[in-house]
Amino acid sequence: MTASFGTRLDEVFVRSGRLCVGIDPHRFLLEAWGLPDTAAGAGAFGLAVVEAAAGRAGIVKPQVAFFERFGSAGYIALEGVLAAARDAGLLVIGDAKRGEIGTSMEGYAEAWLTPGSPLEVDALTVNPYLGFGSLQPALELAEQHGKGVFVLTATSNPEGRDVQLAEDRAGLTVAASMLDEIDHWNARHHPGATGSIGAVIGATLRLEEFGLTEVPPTTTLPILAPGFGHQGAAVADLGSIYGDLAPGVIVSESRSILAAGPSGIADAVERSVAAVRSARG
Ligand SMILES: O=c1ccn([C@@H]2O[C@H](COP(=O)(O)O)[C@@H](O)[C@H]2O)c(=O)[nH]1
Repeated sequence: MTASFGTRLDEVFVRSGRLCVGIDPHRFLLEAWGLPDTAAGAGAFGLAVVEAAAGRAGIVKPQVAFFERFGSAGYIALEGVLAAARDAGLLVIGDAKRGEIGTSMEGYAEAWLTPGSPLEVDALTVNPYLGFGSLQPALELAEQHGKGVFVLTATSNPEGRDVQLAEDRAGLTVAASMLDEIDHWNARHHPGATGSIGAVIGATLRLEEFGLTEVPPTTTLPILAPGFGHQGAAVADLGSIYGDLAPGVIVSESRSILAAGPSGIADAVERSVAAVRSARG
């Protein structure tokens, strides 16, 4: 039987820690790394990050946007990076933020969450703002194949507040209602265990403001936490930022690690892994 994503995540946490190294081939980083701003450059960058992360960290998160800008050649480069990461035993979170309806959502889910697909990842970020129910095909396929899904809940960008802080008649914020939906799904599918569906909650936010501290999860909920490092949140504050949600937090860092360049990235990954470990005590 296939192990669930939650079980696989628990194992990664124990074996390799909670750091997730972002693979974000920004134009300025490619230049700083001495690589061309092309699909081949993005691919070489991604493979070098995978090599640095392998055996040091447990999780990587390629940002699909930085590959997609090169069209089909960028996707070929991305496929190579995904395959290398999975071969290296890293857990791969595809940051594609997909959101659609009905059979179109099914198409995205098949592309990213089907074993053997060229774009296969271990977990995918998805956008629930077409309604949480629109995610059903992705959630079901993920459960079927031991994959994970991270639902944008409260994002680290300031513009997200307009939507995510809106309240329903009962005074629950949109963000809190997403967290509630995720927790219900996990409680139904993985009672008492780490869920396979997680939330994206930015480390730059005050969770109380979004009402996220008022919905204590009934299972350990995976939290993909961007906003550390370059965006300003400090790993040492992980416990105070996330409170009850801290046990499920995956610390995502991209530019703060990638800025170390090709010769410094392995050390930068090691330093970040150690910082995350000591933040957890
Ligand atoms: O709320 C969100 C959701 C996703 N992201 C993504 O995470 C990385 C962050 O990069 P840094 O260089 O560590 O700031 C990037 O790929 C974002 O698209 C996010 O920042 N916030």
